[in-house]
Amino acid sequence: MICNQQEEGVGGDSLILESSSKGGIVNSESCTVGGDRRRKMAVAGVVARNGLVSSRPVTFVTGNAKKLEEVKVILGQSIPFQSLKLDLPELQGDPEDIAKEKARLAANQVKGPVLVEDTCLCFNALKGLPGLNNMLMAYEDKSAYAMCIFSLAMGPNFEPITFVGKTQGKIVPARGPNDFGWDPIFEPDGYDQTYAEMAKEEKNKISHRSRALALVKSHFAEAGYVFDT
Ligand SMILES: O=c1nc[nH]c2c1ncn2[C@H]1C[C@H](O)[C@@H](COP(=O)(O)OP(=O)(O)OP(=O)(O)O)O1
Ligand SMILES: [Mg+2]
Repeated sequence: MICNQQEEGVGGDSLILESSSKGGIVNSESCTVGGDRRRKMAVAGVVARNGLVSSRPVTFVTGNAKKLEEVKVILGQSIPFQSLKLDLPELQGDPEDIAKEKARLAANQVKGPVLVEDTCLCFNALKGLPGLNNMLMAYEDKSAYAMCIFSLAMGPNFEPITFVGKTQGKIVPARGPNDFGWDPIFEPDGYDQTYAEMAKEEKNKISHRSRALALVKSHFAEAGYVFDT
Protein backbone atom coordinates (compact mmCIF):
# COMPACT_ATOMS: atom_id res chain seq x y z
CA MET A 1 0.00 0.00 0.00
CA ILE A 2 0.98 3.58 -0.34
CA CYS A 3 0.94 5.38 2.96
CA ASN A 4 0.35 9.03 2.38
CA GLN A 5 -0.01 10.57 5.74
CA GLN A 6 1.91 11.09 8.91
CA GLU A 7 -0.20 10.30 11.93
CA GLU A 8 -0.41 12.85 14.65
CA GLY A 9 0.98 11.91 18.02
CA VAL A 10 3.43 9.32 16.80
CA GLY A 11 6.12 8.89 19.40
CA GLY A 12 6.73 7.21 22.69
CA ASP A 13 5.02 4.09 23.92
CA SER A 14 1.55 5.22 23.00
CA LEU A 15 2.08 4.55 19.36
CA ILE A 16 2.31 0.82 19.85
CA LEU A 17 -1.36 0.69 19.10
CA GLU A 18 -2.96 3.27 16.94
CA SER A 19 -5.83 5.21 18.37
CA SER A 20 -7.99 7.47 16.33
CA SER A 21 -11.29 9.23 16.47
CA LYS A 22 -12.25 8.21 12.95
CA GLY A 23 -15.23 5.92 12.53
CA GLY A 24 -14.72 2.20 12.41
CA ILE A 25 -11.22 2.13 13.74
CA VAL A 26 -10.51 -0.27 16.51
CA ASN A 27 -7.94 0.90 18.99
CA SER A 28 -6.67 -0.13 22.36
CA GLU A 29 -9.35 1.68 24.31
CA SER A 30 -12.57 1.25 22.42
CA CYS A 31 -13.75 -1.48 20.16
CA THR A 32 -15.67 0.18 17.40
CA VAL A 33 -17.50 3.41 16.97
CA GLY A 34 -20.54 4.74 15.20
CA GLY A 35 -22.26 2.62 12.58
CA ASP A 36 -19.71 -0.13 12.79
CA ARG A 37 -20.45 -0.73 16.41
CA ARG A 38 -24.18 -0.97 15.74
CA ARG A 39 -23.51 -3.35 12.88
CA LYS A 40 -21.36 -5.58 15.02
CA MET A 41 -23.86 -5.58 17.85
CA ALA A 42 -26.59 -6.52 15.39
CA VAL A 43 -24.63 -9.54 14.23
CA ALA A 44 -23.87 -10.63 17.74
CA GLY A 45 -27.49 -9.97 18.78
CA VAL A 46 -28.94 -12.19 16.09
CA VAL A 47 -26.67 -14.97 17.16
CA ALA A 48 -27.49 -14.56 20.83
CA ARG A 49 -31.30 -14.35 20.49
CA ASN A 50 -31.88 -17.01 17.87
CA GLY A 51 -28.99 -19.28 18.66
CA LEU A 52 -28.22 -19.18 14.94
CA VAL A 53 -24.84 -20.05 13.58
CA SER A 54 -23.92 -16.75 12.03
CA SER A 55 -21.19 -17.43 9.66
CA ARG A 56 -18.49 -19.39 7.93
CA PRO A 57 -14.94 -19.13 9.23
CA VAL A 58 -13.18 -15.92 8.31
CA THR A 59 -11.17 -16.04 5.10
CA PHE A 60 -7.83 -14.26 5.27
CA VAL A 61 -7.25 -13.02 1.74
CA THR A 62 -3.71 -12.25 0.64
CA GLY A 63 -1.38 -12.84 -2.28
CA ASN A 64 1.65 -12.75 0.02
CA ALA A 65 2.85 -16.12 1.35
CA LYS A 66 5.20 -14.53 3.90
CA LYS A 67 2.38 -12.52 5.46
CA LEU A 68 0.25 -15.63 5.64
CA GLU A 69 3.05 -17.53 7.39
CA GLU A 70 3.25 -14.88 10.11
CA VAL A 71 -0.50 -14.51 10.48
CA LYS A 72 -0.93 -18.28 10.92
CA VAL A 73 1.67 -18.37 13.67
CA ILE A 74 0.37 -15.27 15.46
CA LEU A 75 -3.32 -16.20 15.30
CA GLY A 76 -2.82 -19.86 16.17
CA GLN A 77 -6.21 -21.28 17.15
CA SER A 78 -7.61 -17.98 18.39
CA ILE A 79 -9.89 -17.29 15.41
CA PRO A 80 -11.43 -19.83 13.05
CA PHE A 81 -9.91 -18.87 9.73
CA GLN A 82 -8.87 -20.19 6.39
CA SER A 83 -6.77 -18.48 3.77
CA LEU A 84 -7.27 -17.66 0.14
CA LYS A 85 -4.69 -16.40 -2.31
CA LEU A 86 -6.17 -13.59 -4.35
CA ASP A 87 -4.35 -10.72 -5.92
CA LEU A 88 -6.33 -7.72 -4.85
CA PRO A 89 -5.66 -4.40 -6.59
CA GLU A 90 -3.03 -2.13 -5.04
CA LEU A 91 -5.06 0.91 -4.11
CA GLN A 92 -3.74 4.30 -3.10
CA GLY A 93 -4.93 6.87 -0.62
CA ASP A 94 -5.61 7.01 3.09
CA PRO A 95 -4.27 3.78 4.65
CA GLU A 96 -7.46 2.90 6.50
CA ASP A 97 -9.62 3.61 3.45
CA ILE A 98 -7.37 1.34 1.40
CA ALA A 99 -7.70 -1.49 3.90
CA LYS A 100 -11.48 -1.12 4.04
CA GLU A 101 -11.81 -1.05 0.27
CA LYS A 102 -9.64 -4.16 0.07
CA ALA A 103 -11.98 -5.84 2.57
CA ARG A 104 -15.07 -4.87 0.53
CA LEU A 105 -13.54 -6.26 -2.66
CA ALA A 106 -12.52 -9.46 -0.90
CA ALA A 107 -15.91 -9.93 0.80
CA ASN A 108 -17.66 -9.54 -2.55
CA GLN A 109 -15.50 -12.24 -4.06
CA VAL A 110 -15.59 -14.63 -1.12
CA LYS A 111 -19.26 -13.88 -0.34
CA GLY A 112 -18.56 -14.33 3.34
CA PRO A 113 -16.51 -12.91 6.19
CA VAL A 114 -13.00 -11.80 5.26
CA LEU A 115 -9.90 -10.41 6.83
CA VAL A 116 -7.38 -8.54 4.69
CA GLU A 117 -4.23 -6.66 5.56
CA ASP A 118 -2.22 -3.82 4.20
CA THR A 119 1.27 -2.95 5.34
CA CYS A 120 3.63 -0.08 4.78
CA LEU A 121 6.95 1.23 5.89
CA CYS A 122 6.54 4.93 6.53
CA PHE A 123 9.46 7.33 6.71
CA ASN A 124 9.19 10.19 9.11
CA ALA A 125 11.59 12.34 7.07
CA LEU A 126 9.14 12.02 4.21
CA LYS A 127 6.15 12.81 6.41
CA GLY A 128 5.11 9.21 6.50
CA LEU A 129 5.43 8.67 2.80
CA PRO A 130 6.84 5.35 1.71
CA GLY A 131 10.05 5.54 -0.24
CA LEU A 132 13.22 3.87 -1.18
CA ASN A 133 16.21 3.56 1.10
CA ASN A 134 18.31 5.79 -1.14
CA MET A 135 15.75 8.57 -1.07
CA LEU A 136 16.55 8.75 2.63
CA MET A 137 20.26 9.28 2.02
CA ALA A 138 19.63 12.99 1.80
CA TYR A 139 17.98 13.08 5.23
CA GLU A 140 19.49 13.05 8.67
CA ASP A 141 16.30 11.56 10.09
CA LYS A 142 16.23 7.83 9.33
CA SER A 143 13.37 7.10 11.69
CA ALA A 144 10.44 5.19 10.32
CA TYR A 145 7.54 3.08 11.41
CA ALA A 146 6.11 -0.14 10.14
CA MET A 147 2.35 0.01 10.00
CA CYS A 148 -0.06 -2.82 9.49
CA ILE A 149 -3.79 -2.39 9.03
CA PHE A 150 -6.13 -5.34 9.14
CA SER A 151 -9.63 -4.88 7.89
CA LEU A 152 -12.49 -7.20 8.73
CA ALA A 153 -15.75 -7.40 6.79
CA MET A 154 -18.27 -9.94 8.07
CA GLY A 155 -19.74 -10.25 4.57
CA PRO A 156 -20.40 -8.34 1.35
CA ASN A 157 -22.97 -6.05 2.95
CA PHE A 158 -21.08 -5.26 6.11
CA GLU A 159 -19.08 -2.12 6.74
CA PRO A 160 -15.44 -3.12 7.22
CA ILE A 161 -13.69 -2.23 10.45
CA THR A 162 -9.95 -1.74 10.83
CA PHE A 163 -7.23 -2.59 13.33
CA VAL A 164 -3.94 -0.71 13.25
CA GLY A 165 -0.57 -1.79 14.62
CA LYS A 166 2.65 0.20 14.46
CA THR A 167 6.26 -0.44 15.34
CA GLN A 168 8.78 2.39 15.48
CA GLY A 169 12.32 2.00 14.24
CA LYS A 170 14.82 3.25 11.73
CA ILE A 171 16.04 2.54 8.23
CA VAL A 172 19.50 1.01 8.03
CA PRO A 173 21.68 -0.48 5.28
CA ALA A 174 20.34 -3.98 4.57
CA ARG A 175 21.33 -6.75 7.00
CA GLY A 176 20.02 -10.29 7.16
CA PRO A 177 18.16 -12.65 4.83
CA ASN A 178 16.39 -10.99 1.95
CA ASP A 179 13.24 -13.08 1.76
CA PHE A 180 10.53 -10.76 3.05
CA GLY A 181 10.14 -7.26 1.64
CA TRP A 182 11.90 -4.54 3.59
CA ASP A 183 12.71 -6.68 6.66
CA PRO A 184 16.51 -6.29 6.09
CA ILE A 185 16.42 -2.48 6.24
CA PHE A 186 14.10 -1.99 9.24
CA GLU A 187 15.64 -1.97 12.70
CA PRO A 188 13.00 -1.66 15.41
CA ASP A 189 13.72 0.72 18.31
CA GLY A 190 15.39 -1.00 21.25
CA TYR A 191 16.97 -3.70 19.06
CA ASP A 192 20.32 -3.94 17.32
CA GLN A 193 19.01 -6.40 14.78
CA THR A 194 16.89 -5.76 11.72
CA TYR A 195 13.58 -7.59 11.37
CA ALA A 196 15.36 -9.89 8.91
CA GLU A 197 18.10 -10.77 11.41
CA MET A 198 15.72 -11.45 14.27
CA ALA A 199 14.35 -14.89 15.03
CA LYS A 200 10.79 -15.14 13.70
CA GLU A 201 9.34 -15.44 17.21
CA GLU A 202 11.20 -12.30 18.19
CA LYS A 203 9.80 -10.33 15.25
CA ASN A 204 6.34 -11.66 15.98
CA LYS A 205 6.52 -10.40 19.56
CA ILE A 206 6.97 -6.78 18.57
CA SER A 207 5.94 -6.46 14.96
CA HIS A 208 3.41 -4.08 13.44
CA ARG A 209 1.53 -7.20 12.32
CA SER A 210 1.33 -8.85 15.74
CA ARG A 211 0.22 -5.57 17.33
CA ALA A 212 -2.59 -5.20 14.84
CA LEU A 213 -3.53 -8.86 15.28
CA ALA A 214 -3.69 -8.45 19.06
CA LEU A 215 -6.54 -5.99 18.42
CA VAL A 216 -8.18 -8.37 15.96
CA LYS A 217 -8.05 -11.11 18.58
CA SER A 218 -9.61 -8.99 21.29
CA HIS A 219 -12.32 -7.90 18.90
CA PHE A 220 -13.22 -11.53 18.25
CA ALA A 221 -13.02 -12.34 21.94
CA GLU A 222 -15.54 -9.59 22.71
CA ALA A 223 -17.80 -9.75 19.67
CA GLY A 224 -19.35 -13.12 20.42
CA TYR A 225 -19.48 -14.22 16.78
CA VAL A 226 -20.55 -17.80 16.31
CA PHE A 227 -18.97 -19.74 13.49
CA ASP A 228 -19.69 -22.91 11.58
CA THR A 229 -17.02 -25.44 12.24
O1 LIG B 1 6.36 -7.56 7.75
C1 LIG B 1 6.86 -7.18 6.67
N1 LIG B 1 8.20 -7.07 6.50
C2 LIG B 1 8.76 -6.68 5.36
N2 LIG B 1 8.06 -6.39 4.25
C3 LIG B 1 6.71 -6.48 4.34
C4 LIG B 1 6.06 -6.87 5.52
N3 LIG B 1 4.73 -6.87 5.30
C5 LIG B 1 4.57 -6.50 4.04
N4 LIG B 1 5.76 -6.27 3.44
C6 LIG B 1 6.01 -5.82 2.06
C7 LIG B 1 5.37 -6.69 1.03
C8 LIG B 1 4.92 -5.74 -0.01
O2 LIG B 1 5.97 -5.51 -0.90
C9 LIG B 1 4.67 -4.46 0.77
C10 LIG B 1 3.29 -4.36 1.30
O3 LIG B 1 2.33 -4.45 0.32
P1 LIG B 1 0.93 -5.10 0.65
O4 LIG B 1 0.00 -4.67 -0.41
O5 LIG B 1 0.52 -4.90 2.06
O6 LIG B 1 1.25 -6.66 0.51
P2 LIG B 1 1.15 -7.64 -0.70
O7 LIG B 1 0.67 -6.92 -1.92
O8 LIG B 1 2.44 -8.35 -0.82
O9 LIG B 1 0.08 -8.70 -0.23
P3 LIG B 1 -1.54 -8.55 -0.20
O10 LIG B 1 -2.05 -9.51 -1.22
O11 LIG B 1 -1.95 -8.95 1.18
O12 LIG B 1 -1.89 -7.13 -0.53
O13 LIG B 1 5.44 -4.54 1.93
MG1 LIG C 1 -1.13 -5.88 -1.97
